[in-house]
Amino acid sequence: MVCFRHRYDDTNRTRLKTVETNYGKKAETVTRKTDALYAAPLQEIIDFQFDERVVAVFPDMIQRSVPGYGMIISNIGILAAKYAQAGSHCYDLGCSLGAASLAMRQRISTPDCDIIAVDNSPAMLERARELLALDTVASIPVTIICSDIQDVTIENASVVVLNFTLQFIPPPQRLALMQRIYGGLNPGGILILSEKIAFSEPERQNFHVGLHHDFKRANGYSDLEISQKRSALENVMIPETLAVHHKRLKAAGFSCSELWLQCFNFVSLVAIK
Ligand SMILES: Nc1ncnc2c1ncn2[C@@H]1O[C@H](C[S@+](CC[C@H]([NH3+])C(=O)[O-])CC(=O)[O-])[C@@H](O)[C@H]1O
Ligand SMILES: O=C(O)C(=O)Cc1ccccc1
Repeated sequence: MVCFRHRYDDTNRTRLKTVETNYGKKAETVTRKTDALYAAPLQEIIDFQFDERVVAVFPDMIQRSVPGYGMIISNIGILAAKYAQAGSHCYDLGCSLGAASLAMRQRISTPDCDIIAVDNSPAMLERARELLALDTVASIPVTIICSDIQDVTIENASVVVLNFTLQFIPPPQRLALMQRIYGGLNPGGILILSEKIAFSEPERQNFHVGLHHDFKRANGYSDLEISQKRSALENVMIPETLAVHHKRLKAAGFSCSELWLQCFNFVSLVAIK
C-alpha cells in the first residue's frame, strides 16, 4: 500500500512529501513534489502534455486526481500474479513512471516472464528508468520502449495493462489497438483496462463528475485548478461510456469483460482471452 510522510520545505513554498511508494520494495524514499501546475490563473490554457513539468509532479497528481488509483495499482499486481504465463511477456502500455510495471514485477512469481513497458513521453521514461533501478529486489526484467503504443508489436502476451492510457488515443484508432492486443495475447491471457468514463444520461454524468470534483477538492485542489486542468484535458483525453468499452472489447474478440472496480467516473475492467 502507498503511504505518505509529509515534510515541508518553506524555502521555496514547494511542499515536498517524502513518500514510501511501491517504487522500490526496500521502501526507498522518493521525494514527491506537490502538483500546483494549474494553481495560478493562466492567460492561455494549452493542451495537456506529459512533459518535464508534469513528470516532476506526476505521482502526486495522479494520486490526488484519480480516485482508486492506489488500489488499482496494487490489484494489477494481484491480477498479473494470477494470469502471468511462464515464458510470456507482460505489457504495460502507457507506463508513465512504471507504477503498474513495478506492481507486476513485485508480485509475479511465474518463471521466465518479462515486462515490456511502453510510453511515448521521453521525460516520463527517463524518470521511470530511475525509479525501476531503485527496485533492486525483484528479478523480473523490465524493458522500456519509447514509442507510440500503436506501433509496438504485441506478441506472446499473458498480461496487457492499459492503465488510463486508452483515453488518450483518438477514438477512431481505439478498435485497431484492441484488435492488436487481442491478437497478441495467448489463450487465457488478460487485458486490464482502466479508464475515466462518461455517462450518456446527463444526471448520471453530473452526479459522477460532481463527486470527482469533490474528491479533488478534498485532496487540496482549488476550483481554479480543477477548471483549468479540465480545459487543458478537453481535447486530449476523451472518456467514453462503459457500454462503448464493453462493446469494443467484444468487437476486438474478447468474449467477456468484467468490471472489477468503479469509483465515481473511474473504472477498471478485466477481459480474458
Ligand atoms: N499514443 C501513446 N503511446 C504511448 N504512450 C502514450 C500515448 N498516449 C499517451 N501515452 C502515455 O500514457 C500515459 C497516460 S497516464 C498512465 C498512467 C500509468 N499507466 C500508471 O499506471 O501510472 C494516465 C494519466 O495521466 O491520466 C502518459 O505517460 C502518456 O505519455
Ligand atoms: O485530473 C483529472 O481530472 C483526471 O481526469 C485524471 C488525470 C490524472 C493525471 C493526468 C491527467 C488526467
